[in-house]
Amino acid sequence: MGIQVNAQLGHNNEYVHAVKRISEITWNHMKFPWLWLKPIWYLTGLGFEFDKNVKLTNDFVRKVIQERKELLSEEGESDRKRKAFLDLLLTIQKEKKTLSDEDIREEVDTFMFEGHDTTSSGIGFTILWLGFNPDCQKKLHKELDEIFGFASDQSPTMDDIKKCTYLEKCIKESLRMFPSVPLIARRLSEDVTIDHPSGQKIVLPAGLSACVSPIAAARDPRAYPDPNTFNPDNFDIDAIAGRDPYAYIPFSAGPRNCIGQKFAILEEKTVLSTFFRKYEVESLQTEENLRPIPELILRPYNGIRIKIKRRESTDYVVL
Ligand code: HEM
Repeated sequence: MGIQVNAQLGHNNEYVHAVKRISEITWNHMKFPWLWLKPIWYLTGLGFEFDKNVKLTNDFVRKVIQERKELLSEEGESDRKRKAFLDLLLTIQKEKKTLSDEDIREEVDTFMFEGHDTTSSGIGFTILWLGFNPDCQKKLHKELDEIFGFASDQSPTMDDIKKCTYLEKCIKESLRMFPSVPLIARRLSEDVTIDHPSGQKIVLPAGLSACVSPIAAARDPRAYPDPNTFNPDNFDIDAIAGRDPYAYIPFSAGPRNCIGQKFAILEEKTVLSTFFRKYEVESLQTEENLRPIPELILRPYNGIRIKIKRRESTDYVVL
């Protein structure tokens, strides 16, 4: 968005806390049907807390938009080729007069909500899976050493990121094992007929709310020979070509799929290539006692328990 929230330095805590509570309360609302009754929703206090936090986040984003607008008009028309997303929206508003301030706020909210927890869940789980799989981690270190040199500090360029092909496979495999968005919901606009394994046809009537589970699709043994084992080779070109594309839908599919998927992979590759250049991780828990919690965004029940070690120069892969 072109602004610094500095959430990890403890700034704007109120906004960060409000976003967290909105997600938690929304999840409870989805889970417990009695909360759909307005009197119960408000009597439990959740309704009031939800409204308060929505107002807080809306006011925060409105303020950011206002400040950005003022800055842009002070600076004059920026001739920067690559504008931040918010600046793009403000430019469209100014030139085409099609977007109101509230339209812009809604777009900013969507991107902020969809774009932060999803990637951090993806990054966290990739680190965890590589902790469980030292052989894959070794392969990754080798790739990074070849591209960047041992424990290099240099920022990755787009070219470097493109070369991190094994890292990309690890990220995609981690999203297959634990997709950040555990549930995709749609209301059917027309009757849908599906085949049941018994040979019967099942009609799902229009108006029904249907949930699709990316994790169930991704653990289908018809698509993956050993579906419960972490194996980045599942993303070799040949393996992808021979597979039903709907067996891998962490970014959903169809016209309302994730608009940020390329950006998300780029972001994860940037963070993880920087991290794994210098560090190695060892998992302090076993795969068996890892319990991911399907909230709005999938997260580990008990955090990600790993030991982080600075890599020794003896680990360096000499070219
Ligand atoms: C690993 C990271 C990510 C995952 C797994 C992910 C997954 C998804 C999924 C499953 C949907 C569809 C939700 C639905 O249909 O109900 C979605 C939608 C969306 N995502 Fe992502 N996302 C990620 C990162 C991002 C990022 C970084 C951005 C923005 C920079 C973003 C922006 C969006 C937007 C705007 C939508 C709504 C698209 C629409 O409704 O047309 N996502 N994402």
